[in-house]
Amino acid sequence: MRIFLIGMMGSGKTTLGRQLASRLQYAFVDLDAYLEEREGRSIAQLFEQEGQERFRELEREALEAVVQEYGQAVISTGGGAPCFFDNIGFMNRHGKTFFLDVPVEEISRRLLASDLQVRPLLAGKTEEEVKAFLLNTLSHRRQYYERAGTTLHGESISVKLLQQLLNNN
Ligand SMILES: Nc1ncnc2c1ncn2[C@@H]1O[C@H](COP(=O)(O)OP(=O)(O)O)[C@@H](O)[C@H]1O
Ligand SMILES: O=C(O)C1=C[C@@H](OP(=O)(O)O)[C@@H](O)[C@H](O)C1
Ligand SMILES: [Mg+2]
Repeated sequence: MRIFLIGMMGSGKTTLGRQLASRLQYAFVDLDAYLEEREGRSIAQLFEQEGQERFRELEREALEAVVQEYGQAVISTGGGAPCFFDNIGFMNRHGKTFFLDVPVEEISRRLLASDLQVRPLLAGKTEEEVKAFLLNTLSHRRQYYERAGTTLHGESISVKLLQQLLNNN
């Protein structure tokens, strides 16, 4: 089985995905890390050198490659991945999807405490700009995220809850 975690930057996809994979003894794939390895460049470099439009094409290709390569895995996607090329439909067809719906206030706190440079969409923004960007982006992306098979709400989504929901679905 493939399990896809989707949601905004900072919702904890990478962190929770790694924990869930370890519990289930599944392979763990972080789509950003997979793409970086495939292209031999960082996410920041790909944005800078290729632009966002090309980045989204490379991201889609990486998603298809992951599905080809792994029949059983926890796959943490990048925040924008479900919102381009019907990637959410593709993920729903190839596995179970979970939307980590963490409030924007919590996501902002986490991201502002982290290195903004590794997330090119946030790089160089002030605190107020980061908050406004996240609110604005989520209002557009929610329609895609809500197509996930299961949505988890909360400030702190535990791996235990994720595992329980997985067993019930
Ligand atoms: N449950 C949590 N509680 C507090 N901080 C968290 C939690 N999950 C992740 N973080 C922190 O938030 C930031 C983003 O987490 P990450 O897993 O990279 O999210 P995503 O992959 O969704 O962007 C990291 O600095 C991480 O340490
Ligand atoms: O929301 C986005 O568009 C992005 C999210 C990032 O992944 P995380 O959600 O893991 O931070 C990464 O793919 C890139 O910086 C773009
Ligand atoms: Mg991530």
